[in-house]
Amino acid sequence: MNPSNPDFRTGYIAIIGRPNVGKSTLTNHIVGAKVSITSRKAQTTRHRIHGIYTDADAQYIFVDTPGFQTQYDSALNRGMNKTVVDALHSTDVVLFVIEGTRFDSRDQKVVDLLPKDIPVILVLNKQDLVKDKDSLLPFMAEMNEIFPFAAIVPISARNGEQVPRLLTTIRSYLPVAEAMFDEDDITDKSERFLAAEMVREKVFRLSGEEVPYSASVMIEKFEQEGDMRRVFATILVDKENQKAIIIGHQGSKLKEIGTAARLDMERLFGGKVYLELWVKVKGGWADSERILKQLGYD
Ligand SMILES: Nc1nc2c(ncn2[C@@H]2O[C@H](COP(=O)(O)OP(=O)(O)OP(=O)(O)O)[C@@H](O)[C@H]2O)c(=O)[nH]1
Repeated sequence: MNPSNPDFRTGYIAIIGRPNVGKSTLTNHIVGAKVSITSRKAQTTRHRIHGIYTDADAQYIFVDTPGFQTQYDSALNRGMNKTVVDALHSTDVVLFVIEGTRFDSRDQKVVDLLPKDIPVILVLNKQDLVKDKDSLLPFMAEMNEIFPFAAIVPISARNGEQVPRLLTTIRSYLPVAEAMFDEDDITDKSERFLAAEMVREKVFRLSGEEVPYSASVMIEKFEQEGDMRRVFATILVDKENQKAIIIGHQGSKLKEIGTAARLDMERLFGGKVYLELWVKVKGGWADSERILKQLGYD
Protein backbone atom coordinates (compact mmCIF):
# COMPACT_ATOMS: atom_id res chain seq x y z
CA MET A 1 0.00 0.00 0.00
CA ASN A 2 1.19 3.50 -0.70
CA PRO A 3 1.65 4.91 2.84
CA SER A 4 1.00 8.49 1.72
CA ASN A 5 -2.31 7.53 0.10
CA PRO A 6 -4.23 4.64 1.67
CA ASP A 7 -6.83 4.91 -1.10
CA PHE A 8 -4.29 4.49 -3.95
CA ARG A 9 -5.77 2.34 -6.71
CA THR A 10 -4.27 0.17 -9.43
CA GLY A 11 -5.97 -1.82 -12.12
CA TYR A 12 -6.24 -3.04 -15.68
CA ILE A 13 -8.44 -1.33 -18.21
CA ALA A 14 -9.36 -2.83 -21.58
CA ILE A 15 -10.37 -0.58 -24.45
CA ILE A 16 -12.72 -2.09 -26.97
CA GLY A 17 -14.58 -0.76 -29.98
CA ARG A 18 -14.85 -1.26 -33.70
CA PRO A 19 -11.94 -0.05 -35.86
CA ASN A 20 -11.29 3.67 -36.21
CA VAL A 21 -13.32 4.94 -33.24
CA GLY A 22 -10.16 6.37 -31.59
CA LYS A 23 -8.96 3.72 -29.14
CA SER A 24 -5.27 4.25 -29.89
CA THR A 25 -5.67 8.04 -29.84
CA LEU A 26 -7.25 7.81 -26.38
CA THR A 27 -4.49 5.56 -24.99
CA ASN A 28 -1.81 7.79 -26.46
CA HIS A 29 -3.43 10.89 -25.04
CA ILE A 30 -3.57 9.45 -21.53
CA VAL A 31 -0.22 7.71 -21.53
CA GLY A 32 1.43 10.73 -23.15
CA ALA A 33 3.78 8.81 -25.41
CA LYS A 34 3.40 7.01 -28.63
CA VAL A 35 3.23 3.36 -27.69
CA SER A 36 0.40 2.35 -29.92
CA ILE A 37 0.07 3.33 -33.53
CA THR A 38 -2.71 5.40 -35.07
CA SER A 39 -3.57 5.67 -38.67
CA ARG A 40 -6.49 6.78 -40.76
CA LYS A 41 -6.84 3.22 -42.01
CA ALA A 42 -8.74 0.76 -39.92
CA GLN A 43 -7.14 -2.29 -38.28
CA THR A 44 -3.66 -1.05 -37.60
CA THR A 45 -3.38 -2.21 -34.00
CA ARG A 46 -2.84 -5.97 -33.93
CA HIS A 47 -1.13 -6.54 -30.63
CA ARG A 48 -2.26 -6.04 -27.09
CA ILE A 49 -0.42 -3.03 -25.80
CA HIS A 50 -0.13 -1.94 -22.21
CA GLY A 51 0.03 1.80 -21.78
CA ILE A 52 0.55 2.85 -18.17
CA TYR A 53 -0.44 6.12 -16.57
CA THR A 54 0.31 6.91 -12.94
CA ASP A 55 -0.79 9.96 -10.93
CA ALA A 56 -0.90 10.71 -7.20
CA ASP A 57 -4.08 8.65 -6.71
CA ALA A 58 -3.95 5.74 -9.12
CA GLN A 59 -2.10 3.64 -11.64
CA TYR A 60 -4.06 2.93 -14.82
CA ILE A 61 -2.77 0.03 -16.89
CA PHE A 62 -4.33 0.09 -20.35
CA VAL A 63 -4.76 -2.85 -22.64
CA ASP A 64 -5.35 -1.52 -26.13
CA THR A 65 -7.20 -4.31 -27.88
CA PRO A 66 -7.12 -4.68 -31.64
CA GLY A 67 -10.07 -3.39 -33.60
CA PHE A 68 -12.81 -5.97 -33.41
CA GLN A 69 -12.73 -7.52 -36.85
CA THR A 70 -16.15 -8.13 -38.32
CA GLN A 71 -15.33 -8.21 -42.00
CA TYR A 72 -12.80 -10.90 -42.84
CA ASP A 73 -12.26 -14.37 -41.54
CA SER A 74 -8.69 -15.59 -41.58
CA ALA A 75 -6.48 -17.15 -38.93
CA LEU A 76 -5.18 -13.69 -38.09
CA ASN A 77 -8.62 -12.21 -37.54
CA ARG A 78 -9.82 -15.15 -35.50
CA GLY A 79 -6.75 -14.66 -33.32
CA MET A 80 -7.50 -10.98 -32.99
CA ASN A 81 -11.07 -11.51 -31.84
CA LYS A 82 -9.90 -14.06 -29.30
CA THR A 83 -7.39 -11.51 -27.97
CA VAL A 84 -10.21 -9.01 -27.54
CA VAL A 85 -12.36 -11.42 -25.55
CA ASP A 86 -9.43 -12.62 -23.42
CA ALA A 87 -8.43 -9.04 -22.68
CA LEU A 88 -11.90 -8.21 -21.40
CA HIS A 89 -11.99 -10.97 -18.85
CA SER A 90 -8.66 -10.20 -17.25
CA THR A 91 -9.38 -6.54 -16.49
CA ASP A 92 -11.04 -4.45 -13.79
CA VAL A 93 -12.83 -2.05 -16.10
CA VAL A 94 -13.77 -2.13 -19.78
CA LEU A 95 -14.01 1.04 -21.86
CA PHE A 96 -16.31 0.60 -24.83
CA VAL A 97 -15.57 3.37 -27.32
CA ILE A 98 -18.00 4.50 -30.01
CA GLU A 99 -18.05 7.56 -32.23
CA GLY A 100 -19.88 10.76 -31.31
CA THR A 101 -23.58 10.07 -31.19
CA ARG A 102 -23.55 7.17 -33.63
CA PHE A 103 -24.25 3.54 -32.90
CA ASP A 104 -24.43 1.05 -35.75
CA SER A 105 -24.58 -2.68 -36.37
CA ARG A 106 -20.77 -3.00 -36.06
CA ASP A 107 -20.93 -1.42 -32.60
CA GLN A 108 -23.74 -3.85 -31.75
CA LYS A 109 -21.41 -6.77 -32.58
CA VAL A 110 -18.99 -5.44 -29.98
CA VAL A 111 -21.80 -5.05 -27.41
CA ASP A 112 -22.51 -8.76 -27.86
CA LEU A 113 -18.97 -9.43 -26.54
CA LEU A 114 -19.21 -7.22 -23.48
CA PRO A 115 -18.77 -8.99 -20.13
CA LYS A 116 -21.64 -8.85 -17.65
CA ASP A 117 -19.43 -9.26 -14.57
CA ILE A 118 -17.01 -6.33 -15.11
CA PRO A 119 -18.00 -2.63 -15.11
CA VAL A 120 -18.23 -1.28 -18.66
CA ILE A 121 -17.90 2.46 -19.24
CA LEU A 122 -19.33 3.72 -22.52
CA VAL A 123 -17.07 6.38 -24.05
CA LEU A 124 -18.65 8.64 -26.66
CA ASN A 125 -15.56 9.85 -28.50
CA LYS A 126 -15.04 12.55 -31.16
CA GLN A 127 -17.41 15.01 -29.45
CA ASP A 128 -15.56 17.79 -31.30
CA LEU A 129 -17.28 16.52 -34.47
CA VAL A 130 -20.79 16.48 -32.98
CA LYS A 131 -22.69 19.50 -34.29
CA ASP A 132 -26.02 18.96 -32.57
CA LYS A 133 -25.19 19.04 -28.85
CA ASP A 134 -28.89 18.65 -27.95
CA SER A 135 -28.85 15.12 -29.33
CA LEU A 136 -26.40 13.98 -26.63
CA LEU A 137 -28.74 13.45 -23.68
CA PRO A 138 -31.42 11.49 -25.59
CA PHE A 139 -28.64 9.42 -27.16
CA MET A 140 -27.19 8.61 -23.74
CA ALA A 141 -30.64 7.55 -22.54
CA GLU A 142 -30.97 5.28 -25.57
CA MET A 143 -27.56 3.73 -24.92
CA ASN A 144 -28.59 2.96 -21.34
CA GLU A 145 -31.34 0.75 -22.76
CA ILE A 146 -29.02 -1.48 -24.79
CA PHE A 147 -26.59 -2.43 -22.01
CA PRO A 148 -26.24 -1.80 -18.25
CA PHE A 149 -23.27 0.56 -18.57
CA ALA A 150 -21.55 1.57 -15.32
CA ALA A 151 -21.19 5.11 -16.71
CA ILE A 152 -21.38 7.04 -19.98
CA VAL A 153 -18.71 9.68 -20.63
CA PRO A 154 -18.56 11.93 -23.72
CA ILE A 155 -14.98 12.93 -24.62
CA SER A 156 -12.70 14.03 -27.40
CA ALA A 157 -9.55 11.91 -27.42
CA ARG A 158 -7.96 14.18 -30.00
CA ASN A 159 -8.09 17.39 -27.94
CA GLY A 160 -8.32 15.79 -24.50
CA GLU A 161 -11.68 17.29 -23.60
CA GLN A 162 -13.31 15.47 -20.65
CA VAL A 163 -10.46 12.92 -20.48
CA PRO A 164 -9.67 13.88 -16.82
CA ARG A 165 -13.31 13.18 -15.99
CA LEU A 166 -13.05 9.82 -17.71
CA LEU A 167 -9.98 8.98 -15.59
CA THR A 168 -11.83 9.88 -12.36
CA THR A 169 -14.71 7.66 -13.44
CA ILE A 170 -12.36 4.78 -14.27
CA ARG A 171 -10.57 5.19 -10.95
CA SER A 172 -13.78 4.69 -8.99
CA TYR A 173 -13.94 1.14 -10.39
CA LEU A 174 -10.29 0.18 -9.72
CA PRO A 175 -9.34 -1.86 -6.66
CA VAL A 176 -7.38 -0.29 -3.81
CA ALA A 177 -3.87 -1.63 -4.49
CA GLU A 178 -0.29 -0.44 -4.73
CA ALA A 179 1.28 0.41 -8.08
CA MET A 180 2.47 -2.53 -10.15
CA PHE A 181 4.87 -0.65 -12.43
CA ASP A 182 7.52 2.03 -11.90
CA GLU A 183 6.13 5.48 -12.45
CA ASP A 184 8.01 6.13 -15.65
CA ASP A 185 7.26 2.81 -17.32
CA ILE A 186 5.39 3.66 -20.46
CA THR A 187 4.86 0.21 -21.78
CA ASP A 188 5.73 -3.37 -20.91
CA LYS A 189 6.41 -4.18 -24.54
CA SER A 190 10.01 -4.63 -25.56
CA GLU A 191 11.87 -2.10 -27.67
CA ARG A 192 12.10 -4.81 -30.28
CA PHE A 193 8.31 -4.97 -30.49
CA LEU A 194 7.97 -1.17 -30.55
CA ALA A 195 10.55 -0.97 -33.35
CA ALA A 196 8.43 -3.33 -35.47
CA GLU A 197 5.28 -1.30 -34.73
CA MET A 198 6.99 1.91 -35.82
CA VAL A 199 8.15 0.46 -39.12
CA ARG A 200 4.70 -0.99 -39.72
CA GLU A 201 3.01 2.34 -39.01
CA LYS A 202 5.23 4.09 -41.56
CA VAL A 203 4.49 1.43 -44.16
CA PHE A 204 0.75 2.07 -43.69
CA ARG A 205 1.08 5.83 -43.62
CA LEU A 206 3.54 6.33 -46.44
CA SER A 207 2.74 3.64 -48.98
CA GLY A 208 -0.88 4.61 -49.58
CA GLU A 209 -4.01 2.63 -50.29
CA GLU A 210 -2.30 0.06 -52.52
CA VAL A 211 -0.66 -1.76 -49.63
CA PRO A 212 -3.29 -3.59 -47.61
CA TYR A 213 -3.22 -4.51 -43.96
CA SER A 214 -1.51 -7.78 -44.71
CA ALA A 215 1.89 -6.05 -44.59
CA SER A 216 3.82 -7.09 -41.51
CA VAL A 217 7.23 -6.48 -39.99
CA MET A 218 9.72 -8.98 -38.55
CA ILE A 219 12.71 -7.81 -36.55
CA GLU A 220 15.60 -10.04 -37.63
CA LYS A 221 18.17 -8.57 -35.26
CA PHE A 222 18.10 -5.93 -32.52
CA GLU A 223 21.43 -4.96 -30.97
CA GLN A 224 22.26 -2.35 -28.40
CA GLU A 225 25.66 -0.88 -27.59
CA GLY A 226 25.46 1.95 -25.05
CA ASP A 227 22.92 4.42 -26.44
CA MET A 228 23.23 3.10 -29.99
CA ARG A 229 20.70 0.58 -31.30
CA ARG A 230 21.01 -1.39 -34.52
CA VAL A 231 17.75 -2.68 -35.93
CA PHE A 232 17.50 -5.08 -38.90
CA ALA A 233 13.91 -5.57 -40.04
CA THR A 234 12.03 -7.25 -42.89
CA ILE A 235 8.73 -5.96 -44.22
CA LEU A 236 6.63 -8.92 -45.37
CA VAL A 237 4.05 -8.39 -48.09
CA ASP A 238 1.71 -10.63 -50.05
CA LYS A 239 2.52 -9.68 -53.62
CA GLU A 240 5.38 -8.56 -55.88
CA ASN A 241 3.58 -5.34 -56.83
CA GLN A 242 3.26 -4.38 -53.14
CA LYS A 243 6.98 -4.95 -52.73
CA ALA A 244 7.63 -2.61 -55.67
CA ILE A 245 5.36 0.08 -54.13
CA ILE A 246 7.11 -0.09 -50.77
CA ILE A 247 10.56 0.10 -52.35
CA GLY A 248 9.54 2.93 -54.69
CA HIS A 249 11.51 4.53 -57.51
CA GLN A 250 15.18 3.73 -56.90
CA GLY A 251 14.39 2.84 -53.30
CA SER A 252 13.00 6.30 -52.49
CA LYS A 253 9.85 5.10 -50.68
CA LEU A 254 11.72 2.58 -48.55
CA LYS A 255 14.19 5.29 -47.64
CA GLU A 256 11.35 7.60 -46.61
CA ILE A 257 9.77 4.84 -44.50
CA GLY A 258 13.13 4.02 -42.91
CA THR A 259 13.97 7.62 -42.05
CA ALA A 260 10.57 8.32 -40.50
CA ALA A 261 10.65 5.08 -38.46
CA ARG A 262 14.23 5.72 -37.32
CA LEU A 263 13.40 9.24 -36.10
CA ASP A 264 10.41 7.88 -34.10
CA MET A 265 12.63 5.19 -32.55
CA GLU A 266 15.33 7.70 -31.63
CA ARG A 267 12.72 9.86 -29.92
CA LEU A 268 11.20 6.98 -27.96
CA PHE A 269 14.39 5.08 -27.10
CA GLY A 270 16.41 8.22 -26.38
CA GLY A 271 19.51 7.40 -28.45
CA LYS A 272 20.85 6.94 -31.97
CA VAL A 273 19.35 4.23 -34.14
CA TYR A 274 20.79 2.52 -37.19
CA LEU A 275 17.94 0.95 -39.15
CA GLU A 276 18.21 -1.44 -42.05
CA LEU A 277 15.08 -2.55 -43.92
CA TRP A 278 14.37 -5.31 -46.42
CA VAL A 279 11.14 -6.13 -48.23
CA LYS A 280 10.12 -9.73 -48.91
CA VAL A 281 7.12 -11.35 -50.54
CA LYS A 282 5.50 -14.03 -48.44
CA GLY A 283 2.34 -15.32 -50.13
CA GLY A 284 -0.75 -16.03 -48.05
CA TRP A 285 0.83 -15.42 -44.66
CA ALA A 286 -2.38 -14.20 -43.06
CA ASP A 287 -3.70 -17.74 -43.21
CA SER A 288 -0.64 -19.53 -41.98
CA GLU A 289 -0.82 -20.34 -38.27
CA ARG A 290 2.89 -21.17 -38.22
CA ILE A 291 4.02 -17.77 -39.45
CA LEU A 292 1.53 -16.06 -37.15
CA LYS A 293 3.18 -17.79 -34.21
CA GLN A 294 6.60 -16.61 -35.38
CA LEU A 295 5.26 -13.08 -35.52
CA GLY A 296 3.91 -13.39 -32.00
CA TYR A 297 0.15 -13.61 -32.63
CA ASP A 298 -0.97 -16.74 -30.82
N1 LIG B 1 -12.05 14.57 -34.70
C1 LIG B 1 -11.58 13.58 -33.93
N2 LIG B 1 -10.88 12.57 -34.48
C2 LIG B 1 -10.42 11.58 -33.67
C3 LIG B 1 -10.65 11.60 -32.26
N3 LIG B 1 -10.08 10.47 -31.74
C4 LIG B 1 -9.51 9.82 -32.78
N4 LIG B 1 -9.69 10.48 -33.94
C5 LIG B 1 -9.21 10.08 -35.29
O1 LIG B 1 -9.84 8.88 -35.71
C6 LIG B 1 -8.93 8.06 -36.48
C7 LIG B 1 -8.82 6.68 -35.88
O2 LIG B 1 -8.20 6.77 -34.59
P1 LIG B 1 -7.42 5.53 -33.94
O3 LIG B 1 -7.02 5.97 -32.58
O4 LIG B 1 -6.38 4.99 -34.86
O5 LIG B 1 -8.60 4.47 -33.85
P2 LIG B 1 -8.61 2.98 -33.29
O6 LIG B 1 -9.94 2.77 -32.70
O7 LIG B 1 -7.43 2.75 -32.41
O8 LIG B 1 -8.49 2.16 -34.63
P3 LIG B 1 -7.95 0.62 -34.91
O9 LIG B 1 -6.51 0.58 -34.50
O10 LIG B 1 -8.13 0.48 -36.38
O11 LIG B 1 -8.83 -0.29 -34.12
C8 LIG B 1 -7.61 8.83 -36.50
O12 LIG B 1 -7.54 9.54 -37.71
C9 LIG B 1 -7.73 9.77 -35.31
O13 LIG B 1 -6.96 10.94 -35.45
C10 LIG B 1 -11.41 12.70 -31.71
O14 LIG B 1 -11.66 12.81 -30.51
N5 LIG B 1 -11.84 13.65 -32.59
